[in-house]
Amino acid sequence: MTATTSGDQTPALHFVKGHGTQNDFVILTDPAAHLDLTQAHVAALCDRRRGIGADGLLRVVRSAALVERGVLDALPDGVAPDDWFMDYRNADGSVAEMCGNGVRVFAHHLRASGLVAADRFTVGSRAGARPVVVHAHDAVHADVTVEMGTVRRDGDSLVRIGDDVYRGVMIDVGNPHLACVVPDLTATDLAAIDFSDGVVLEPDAFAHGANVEIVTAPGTPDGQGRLPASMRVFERGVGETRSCGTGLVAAGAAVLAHQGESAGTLCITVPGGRVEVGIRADGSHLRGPSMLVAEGHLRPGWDRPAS
Ligand SMILES: N[C@@H](CCC[C@H](N)C(=O)O)C(=O)O
Repeated sequence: MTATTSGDQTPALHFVKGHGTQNDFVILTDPAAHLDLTQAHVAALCDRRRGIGADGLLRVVRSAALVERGVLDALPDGVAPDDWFMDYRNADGSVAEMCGNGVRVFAHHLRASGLVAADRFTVGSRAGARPVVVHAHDAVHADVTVEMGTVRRDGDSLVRIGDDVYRGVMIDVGNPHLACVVPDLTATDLAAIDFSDGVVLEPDAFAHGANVEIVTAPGTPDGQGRLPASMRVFERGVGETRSCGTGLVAAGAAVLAHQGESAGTLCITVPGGRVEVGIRADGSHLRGPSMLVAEGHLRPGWDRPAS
C-alpha cells in the first residue's frame, strides 16, 4: 500500500490506533484518497502478527475525493462532498457499509487531530450520513453519540454456533445483522458460548453474509430508565470482536421487539465495555466511549514480503 508518490520515495505513512469498547481500528488519514487500499494490504495491516493488528481499518478521506478517484460511484444519501468520510474495511480487507464503533472513534480522531473544530458534525459512510455529537474529548478519551439511522427489521432466521442453533431477527442498520435474543440466557451462559468454529447462517438468508449477535433478555430498567442487557457478537469479515456498534443497535431493536416494543433506550454490556442504545420510530442512536491509544509510522516497504 503506497501513497501515490512513486518508487522508493514513498513517505512513511502515519497511523493512529484507537478503539470503541475494545472494537479496535487502525486509522489512516488520506484526505485526497491517494492510498491504494487493496484487500491484501488492509488484511496485512489488521493482522495482529504481521501488521499493526485491528478489527478494522478507518480511512479518513474527503467524500468528494472517493468519487473523483472512482472508489465510490456517487455520494451516499445525505453525504456532502466536503464531509469527512469513514472508508471502513473489515480485518479481512472486505468493505462494509457501516461501523458504529468506528464512527465514534473516527469522530474522536477528527476532533483530537483538529481536522474538525466543532462538536457536532456529519460523518459520511457507505450507509449514508451519520451525524455525531462529541460530548467531551481529549487526546486519548472521548464520549460520542452517533445517529445510527433507521433500523429495518425483516423476518426471522437461524444460525448454528457449535452444536447450538439460535433463532434471531434479520435487521439492517446500514449493514446486515442477525440479532438473537435468548430469553433464559444468563450472563454466565453468554460468556460460555464457543465461537471458535465460527457461525453458520442459513444459506439463502443473507446475500452478502451478516454479523451475528447473541443477546440476553433485558433486566429491570436502571436509574435512567434504560433496559440493561448483555451481548456477544461474531462479525462478518472479522470473527468474534469485543464490541460492535451496529450490532448493539440491532440487538437493542431485537430486545425491544422481544418485549413487544418498538422504541426505547437500553444500556448494553459487551466484553469490551458498555454503551447506550436508543431506538425510535424514525432512527436510532449509539452513545459510548472512544479511546485513541497510539500513533506511529509504517515504514516504507512494510508490506514487502520477507526475502
Ligand atoms: N464493528 C462494527 C461493524 C463493522 C462491519 C461489520 N463487520 C460488517 O461486515 O458489516 C461496528 O461497530 O458496527
